[in-house]
Amino acid sequence: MLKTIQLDKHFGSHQALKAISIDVKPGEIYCLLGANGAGKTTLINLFLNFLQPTGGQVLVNGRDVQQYPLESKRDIAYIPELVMLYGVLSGLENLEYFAALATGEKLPRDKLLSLLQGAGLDATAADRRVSTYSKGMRQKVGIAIAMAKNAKALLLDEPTSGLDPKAANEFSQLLTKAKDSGVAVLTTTHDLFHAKQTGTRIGIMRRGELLTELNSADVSHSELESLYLQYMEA
Ligand SMILES: Nc1ncnc2c1ncn2[C@@H]1O[C@H](COP(=O)(O)OP(=O)(O)OP(=O)(O)O)[C@@H](O)[C@H]1O
Repeated sequence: MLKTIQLDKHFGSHQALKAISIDVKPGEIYCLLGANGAGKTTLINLFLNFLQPTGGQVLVNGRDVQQYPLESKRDIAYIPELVMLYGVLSGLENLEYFAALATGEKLPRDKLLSLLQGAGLDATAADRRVSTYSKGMRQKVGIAIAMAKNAKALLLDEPTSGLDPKAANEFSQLLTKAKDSGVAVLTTTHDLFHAKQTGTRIGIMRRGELLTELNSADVSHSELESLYLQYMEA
């Protein structure tokens, strides 16, 4: 569903990605780990068609994102570290607006409420202005927008950064729910615990290279931590 083939990205003389090949299937959560500057955000931005590859290919649902930008955009939802919403509107109004923008459909209030509830926001919170929301609540609206869009794939850049442990755990549960409904999830993170807990597969990157891929069920938290540190030190 989210696939790259021998993907290279140069910024001038700097090679940010070196021959990256990954394949995130429906019903998988793929967590990308790596130090600052490893190339994680660059990879996400290539899927979003915000950047063009220097070499290789980026495919969403089997289609090259450069050749099929609209189809690719329709298939994916993106949740950045801080979900951008209109502060003067309520969570429900934001969802109504962004869902209509994505689908061309105006959803009724009960459907909007049920999407927000599914993302963990109750009706009282849904009717409050977003300017009063915490970061975790904004992300829940982001998930509700993705669900309204019926996205086949979800891309996330450091979604749990700055969330308290309870909010991070709630967010992980939402990702698991999305995965269980067949969505392909690709997320970057610096949080090894989150990667092990939530990810089905983990990729470790360093300086533009994908050094290894692991099934998270095959490693313990402490094994993942020592493996990660070994790769960073090598
Ligand atoms: N638009 C750009 N122009 C020039 N260099 C860039 C650009 N975007 C990223 N880079 C460089 O490419 C490399 C990879 O950056 P990227 O943001 O993808 O890393 P990252 O793994 O997401 O890091 P972090 O964990 O800090 O978010 C870095 O060396 C960065 O400075």
